[in-house]
Amino acid sequence: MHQDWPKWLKLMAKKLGAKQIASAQSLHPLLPTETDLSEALLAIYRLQTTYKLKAKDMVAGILKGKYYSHDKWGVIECSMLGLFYFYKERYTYAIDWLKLALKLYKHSNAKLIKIMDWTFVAILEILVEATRISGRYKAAYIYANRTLARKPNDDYMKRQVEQLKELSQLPLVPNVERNSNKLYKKFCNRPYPPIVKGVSCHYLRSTPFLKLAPIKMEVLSQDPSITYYHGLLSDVEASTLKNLSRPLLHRAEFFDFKTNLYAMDYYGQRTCKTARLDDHVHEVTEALNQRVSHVTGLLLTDSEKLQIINYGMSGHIHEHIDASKRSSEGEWETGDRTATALAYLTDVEQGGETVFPLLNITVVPRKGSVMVFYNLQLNSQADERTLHVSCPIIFGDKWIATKWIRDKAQMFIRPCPIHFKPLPKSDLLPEMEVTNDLDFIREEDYAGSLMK
Ligand SMILES: O=C(O)CCC(=O)C(=O)O
Ligand SMILES: [Fe+2]
Repeated sequence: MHQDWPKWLKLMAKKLGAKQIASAQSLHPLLPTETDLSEALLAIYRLQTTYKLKAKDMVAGILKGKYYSHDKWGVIECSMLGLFYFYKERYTYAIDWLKLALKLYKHSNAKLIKIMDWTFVAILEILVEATRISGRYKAAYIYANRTLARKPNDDYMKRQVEQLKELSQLPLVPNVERNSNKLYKKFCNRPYPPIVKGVSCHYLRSTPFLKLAPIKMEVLSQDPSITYYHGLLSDVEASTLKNLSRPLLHRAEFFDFKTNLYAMDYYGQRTCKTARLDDHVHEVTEALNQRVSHVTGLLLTDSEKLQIINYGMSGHIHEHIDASKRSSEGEWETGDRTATALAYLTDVEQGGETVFPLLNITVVPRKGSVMVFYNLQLNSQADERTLHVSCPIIFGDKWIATKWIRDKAQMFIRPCPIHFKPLPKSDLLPEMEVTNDLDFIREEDYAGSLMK
């Protein structure tokens, strides 16, 4: 030992785990960022509040009645969501998540939870606040007592228990919670509307090309015109469009009029990725243009570049119209967006429908089908009845390709009759700010040379 001691000392002074720590640190840049975390929480929030999902189902991997196997969520996920909902002032959801966290506590890895600072009593404390603020005084009194039993010297909790003892004698009247006025939350979760009167299905054979290759069409609405054309793209063509766009995809942006800059859409109005494809980048983009022109009879001169959108889980677009009001001020020289041709490049396992709330129409994405709707009245004014949303994806992903067809080129194809009666100015949605998608588009995305 006399001789060994210095060696023991040297060994004891050695920093254990230094190599492992350095290697773990090198992975740090690849780890999710704060933005990733808050966006993931918002995505869960959007799904849960839109589809009224129960916390206990989500933990078990059940989304809207369907079981999807996944790593089960535990105390940390439930507490995190509880706290998130608490800050969002959605107390009913917060209480559900926090109660679930307590329930899962005894089945979980106690050491890990302690390292993450989610002690049982910390969860109880938030539950006291959530139940009290939301007017559930009896429950708050019970949780406050349970907290005090674990922290007998906590003066704040002692005062809470005293106050809540009295308040809990009052009848239960939970406070009214803040609710979202987003239309998609109301319309994405309803059962599919019954087939509306006037809807018809037939083969379209209106041009020599279509006589040889008739297209199956479903008229979803006569006025405003919304038609679903089936089998317009093959599976291979749909995959080609996806592959062409992959290297160009970027987070949806919007034009911030306050700063006059394009900014990331952290406001969560469009949670998806987008890219633009040139008309002549591939024979498939050319073929799609040609087929859209055949079925609509419209001229695609000066139409916008094809926009590809990819939505992941919970990805959505909130309510908007595609037309711009700016065209009437003469700003868009190629005219406004007469029509939208929206090609679905994938089926979606659950969610992701295109819904027209004011028309009671729900369109289920069908790979290879193209939905065409007219955004403008014959006098080129926006038709606000075409307000639409893309519902949050519950499971799977969704890809679409959108062609916006501009108005000036349709001058002789879609003329305005002399005695045309425009729709009365809409007061359908007085409380809602109707946004339009032109705000989200970069100028260089326009094909029209007149724009420059
Ligand atoms: O994805 C959808 O169903 C709708 C997309 C849309 O409305 C748009 O890009 O303007
Ligand atoms: Fe749209």
